[in-house]
Amino acid sequence: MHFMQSLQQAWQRHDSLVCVGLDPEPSKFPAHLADDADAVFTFCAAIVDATADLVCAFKPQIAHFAALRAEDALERLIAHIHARHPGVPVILDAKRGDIGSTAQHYASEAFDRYRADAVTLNPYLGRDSAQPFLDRADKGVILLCRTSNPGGADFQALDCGGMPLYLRVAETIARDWNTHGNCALVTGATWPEELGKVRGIVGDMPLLVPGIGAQGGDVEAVVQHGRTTDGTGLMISSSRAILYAGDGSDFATAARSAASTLRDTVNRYRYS
Ligand SMILES: O=c1ccn([C@@H]2O[C@H](COP(=O)(O)O)[C@@H](O)[C@H]2O)c(=O)[nH]1
Repeated sequence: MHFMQSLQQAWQRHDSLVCVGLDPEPSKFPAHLADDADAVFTFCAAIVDATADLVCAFKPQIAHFAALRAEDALERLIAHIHARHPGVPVILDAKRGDIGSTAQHYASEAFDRYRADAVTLNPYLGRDSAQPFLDRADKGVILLCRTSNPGGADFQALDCGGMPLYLRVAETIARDWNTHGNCALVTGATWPEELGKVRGIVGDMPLLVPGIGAQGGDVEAVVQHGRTTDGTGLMISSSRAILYAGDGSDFATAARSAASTLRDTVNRYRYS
């Protein structure tokens, strides 16, 4: 199924705009996993199984696996999500961006090796760097627009012909790159007013919104500035605040509780 269809169905089926980020950090794992040689998979799969009915997507961050030489665990984790929780889309957060010939391999890595439904990209190298991803019409291409980090404005806020660069990025992608309707944008929860300006430019295009929880983003402001007229349009992503909500043998239950609370909070503002 196409990423955009899966996302829309997951929004409705699970009544949720919450995306759980999968950023394994073994130093934060519960003690009982210390002797587990496959702890990265065990931990992430338990989180997935505990939260899958509460989310619109999962977002594994590739560096968290690669730094641990755990790419194999990432492959198995995505296969596990597809097998056990069909219809819940997987966004590979890889922030790729390179010349076209190399980008072909990055697209194949994300979609053929890992079997992700969508991938994050850095648009800095321009259209040809994104083309191998855009051509995969059934896959989501989620481009950095206004990132959540403190230094995001260093370049993204620079004037670009009368508007900040991040709005120029939003405008260009919505107008020129989205020919297959498979584009989305990353807009951080830490800048809700900018997020609202992006929404004003891109219509109903989905926005991936990291920065809730550990980075202190304001859920109410995100929902008010970012929801579409039908009350969807957002993938509000939280990693650490959900993954490490508990540090005991009941970590998955604690994660479920944190995800459920976030979903309810989002829905309170979404429907008010
Ligand atoms: O602008 C961006 C783009 C991506 N991220 C990623 O999202 C998560 C956030 O983790 P939290 O623990 O919820 O803060 C992480 O994987 C980042 O690489 C982002 O934070 N901001």
